[in-house]
Amino acid sequence: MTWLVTGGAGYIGAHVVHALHAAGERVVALDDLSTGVPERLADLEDVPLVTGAVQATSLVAKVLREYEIEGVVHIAAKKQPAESIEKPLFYYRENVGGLESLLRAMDETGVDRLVFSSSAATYGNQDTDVLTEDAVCRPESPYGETKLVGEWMIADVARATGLRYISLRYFNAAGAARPELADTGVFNLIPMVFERLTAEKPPLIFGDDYPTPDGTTIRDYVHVADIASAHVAAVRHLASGVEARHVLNVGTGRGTSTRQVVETILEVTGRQDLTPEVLGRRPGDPAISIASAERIRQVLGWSAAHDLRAIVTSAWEGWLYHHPEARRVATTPGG
Ligand SMILES: O=c1ccn([C@@H]2O[C@H](COP(=O)(O)OP(=O)(O)O[C@H]3O[C@H](CO)[C@H](O)[C@H](O)[C@H]3O)[C@@H](O)[C@H]2O)c(=O)[nH]1
Repeated sequence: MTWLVTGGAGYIGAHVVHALHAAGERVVALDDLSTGVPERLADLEDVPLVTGAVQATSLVAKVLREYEIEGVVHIAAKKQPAESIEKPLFYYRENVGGLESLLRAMDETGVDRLVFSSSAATYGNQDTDVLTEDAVCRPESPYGETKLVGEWMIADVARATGLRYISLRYFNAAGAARPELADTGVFNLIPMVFERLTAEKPPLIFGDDYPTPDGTTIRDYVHVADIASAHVAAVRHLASGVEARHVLNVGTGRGTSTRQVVETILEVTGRQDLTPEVLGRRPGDPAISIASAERIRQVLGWSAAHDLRAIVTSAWEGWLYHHPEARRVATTPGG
């Protein structure tokens, strides 16, 4: 089977393309290169990279036909909650409009298998700490809303057409399988702390008065290499021909506090001389967000293999690759 990976030149997309390729799958990547970087796929000579947007329905249909694609892994999307509050229509156009276009192209060409990148942002603030897929979702941002609408759109299409799908709700993706594949955006805790260290400033912690053991927020950090292996498992499951209509969390089932992440970063970079600066809470941040990892274990037999230290070490190697000037601030370059 040949799989199309949309957003294949992005941070998560490129990890998925490499993992599928290493697992022996035939892969075609599609990316509009708005944030994707073609070099991430440069060493994969037998993986064509088509430059184009998922909104271009006829282009996508042509790619599906020409490469005899039998399944799609749809990762192309905008993913910054804060930006989505400023630009809701942009997020609806990119994430909801993009998916609608892709589903139309798939319907036209008879492609009936889909893995969809959803997010823990669909949950929003919940009363429980460990989130199961049956929770009633209350997204806090247009970004989370577009991911939830995407899940609904896919479920509706599946009811009408028999589409087989697995929607994967990623928790906090971080780390890199190889430095070249690292996230180049600075929108999440780990790269934001690296940016502070590079500027010779102490890390910031947004709030230490949450109802948690150390007062800081708790998240479920999952190594992007594990997220990629979850896609390999999802693709194999869909390829086996079984009926599949699943929404699955992709997380470790373990929570780590912001303070613990910051301390691990200071250890890995050898900067334990620095004291994090505590600011007020960032609006909209839930206190605790931890995946229940039960359902994905049962359905796909998948569980995460990497711990927080592996995440932070690999993320730091990626940061140094993209920001060589940061070497001067670390006492243990490379961790
Ligand atoms: O310099 C910083 C940066 C972040 N934080 C805190 O660290 C925690 C994690 O923040 P991130 O921005 O890394 O991640 P979020 O949990 O806020 O959101 C991420 O995970 C969500 C799913 O859980 C969504 O997928 C979302 O798109 C993605 O950015 C938050 O409490 C945040 O306030 C700090 O204390 N200091």
